[in-house]
Amino acid sequence: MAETPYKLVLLRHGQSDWNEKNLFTGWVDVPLTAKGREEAARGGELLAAEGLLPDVLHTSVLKRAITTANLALESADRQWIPVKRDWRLNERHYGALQGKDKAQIRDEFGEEQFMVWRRSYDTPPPALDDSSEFSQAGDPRYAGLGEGIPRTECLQDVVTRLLPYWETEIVPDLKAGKTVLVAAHGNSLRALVKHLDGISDEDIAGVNIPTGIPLYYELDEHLKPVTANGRYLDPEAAAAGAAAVAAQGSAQGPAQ
Ligand SMILES: O=C(O)[C@@H](CO)OP(=O)(O)O
Repeated sequence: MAETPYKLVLLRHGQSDWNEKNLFTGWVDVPLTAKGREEAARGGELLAAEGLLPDVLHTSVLKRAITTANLALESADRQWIPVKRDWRLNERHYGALQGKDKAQIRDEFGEEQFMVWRRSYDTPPPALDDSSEFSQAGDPRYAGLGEGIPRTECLQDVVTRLLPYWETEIVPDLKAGKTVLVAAHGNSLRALVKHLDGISDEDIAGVNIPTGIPLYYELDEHLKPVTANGRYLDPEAAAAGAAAVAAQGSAQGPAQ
């Protein structure tokens, strides 16, 4: 077993097409915007400047996380490291909200319902019908899930599917002394941060993860953060980015 602290870097993908358009995205496999690609490359520069060079990469199976990781590793000159991809790192499945405009949903259903669907711990949006153009039923990358493929998820569902992956795939890499990069999504990373920092079901509603800025955790032998909430490698940009995510769908909210 390697010496502690274990080194874990979490990276939310850079701005995607649908972040820019302010649409609920979930499992829809949208690409990065030009800004998102720049954010990703800069994320890698921040890692290199800090001397935090990943030894292994874990990503979701969605291209916005995969491309972000590729661009970040290119700027950190670490393109050669081994990679594991798994659907359990995917964004939360947003059910029938996938493809819908956030501001329109807020106007149609009201602020309270909008926030319940967006940030409550245990209330999923209505399920997405398999016939929808935004459904993933029938997508070959999820063939192994069979009928178990999600049609909607709340954050609790994400915690439930993510933690076994954390325990069996990520923790062994950390314990082997590897610097681990996890490139994933706003809500799958909120699920992981909730677990690491022991954040309550209520308080996690107020946690938002900005795009493209590495969040660095040092973990002790019990896999508890040495510093609560970790450390963003660019704290100012992270605070602004998190505020922009929080404001999405509000009257003043900039798309980000
Ligand atoms: O649409 C989504 O999939 C997520 C992340 O972009 O949105 P939200 O921050 O509203 O959970």
